[in-house]
Amino acid sequence: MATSFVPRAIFPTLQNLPKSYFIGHHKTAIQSIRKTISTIDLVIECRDYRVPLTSINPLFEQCLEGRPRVLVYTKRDVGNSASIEDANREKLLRNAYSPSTTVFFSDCTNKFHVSGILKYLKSQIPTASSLTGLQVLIVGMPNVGKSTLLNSLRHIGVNRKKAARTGDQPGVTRSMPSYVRIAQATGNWRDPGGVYVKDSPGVFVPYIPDPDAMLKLALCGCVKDTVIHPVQVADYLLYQINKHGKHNAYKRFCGPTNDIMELLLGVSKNLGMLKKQGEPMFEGAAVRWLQWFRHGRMGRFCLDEVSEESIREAHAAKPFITSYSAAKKQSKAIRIKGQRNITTEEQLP
Ligand SMILES: Nc1nc2c(ncn2[C@@H]2O[C@H](COP(=O)(O)OP(=O)(O)OP(=O)(O)O)[C@@H](O)[C@H]2O)c(=O)[nH]1
Repeated sequence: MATSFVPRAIFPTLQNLPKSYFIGHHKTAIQSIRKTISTIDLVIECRDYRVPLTSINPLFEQCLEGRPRVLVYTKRDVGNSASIEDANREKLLRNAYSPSTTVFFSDCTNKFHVSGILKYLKSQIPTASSLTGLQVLIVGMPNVGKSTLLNSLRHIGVNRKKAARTGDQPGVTRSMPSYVRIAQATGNWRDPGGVYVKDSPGVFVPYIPDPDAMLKLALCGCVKDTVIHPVQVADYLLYQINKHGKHNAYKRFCGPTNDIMELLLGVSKNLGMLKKQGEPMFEGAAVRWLQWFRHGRMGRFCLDEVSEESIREAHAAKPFITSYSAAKKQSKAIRIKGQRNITTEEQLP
């Protein structure tokens, strides 16, 4: 008799997982953003649609404070399956910021979606602080689609080709380029200069103590594929797919399973990824399986659980940490303090 498949209820904690991907150019980028911010009229912050809460970077919360902001949840096309759940989640996220922040859920390669953002930017021209036009800065975590958005805005706004390099791995933009015009001035006295946008390198969170959050970001491509072993990330993807009941997405490789090796064996056989001795190439198969997910071919779903409570928690003031070493020092201090408290309690009569 066939038994029904039971997905894993929890994902095992991986002890060897890195707790950061905050590298040199991220630190330089945040310093440059801090220097530039006083000249900026509006900030576009990009977050990945599939991790709307995990891709919040407290560094931006701190250094953009008070600036008018547009939030763009990118890659909607690979995270939204047009379900009621999706609509409710978008409503919750929109309400969490409105009316002070304008929120868009976009596919940055879609003309219709990007036109809406462009229209909004043009409507903000009268708020520009200089006669040269509205100056906009795009920020966000690595690989969320900042440069893609800039190119699309430019293409639709002034019909010019790509101004920024894009790629499917994080870290393609390494320095702050100059402004790019995305809308011409109309000549109206209220609009003497048009709209200019500046891209910025993606900046990672300095310290992520939660392994689940690190895996989610790796899965969405915010972390370079060489930082965490692809089989570990692939296993996390399998856990998420099963959790969302989307195991039909991999039915051509194997039946419903919680065993990543069984799945990767199916993928490598299907693609003919075999070594000379006929051994499967597990690592290569894992990379391909991750790429399919990132292109929306392994089910479209959101990895974060979004509720009023989780939104509140994600925005709760956390200790501000600017570097990985500072984070390590702080967690050590908390650990020692905790141990002292236990000892004191034990000494009580
Ligand atoms: N499906 C889909 N793919 C997107 C979207 N936006 C960007 N991409 C893809 O995501 C990848 C990363 O895009 P980039 O624009 O290079 O990302 P970035 O944020 O500038 O990356 P960094 O250089 O790390 O700062 C590219 O392969 C894009 O084609 C989107 O809305 N939908």
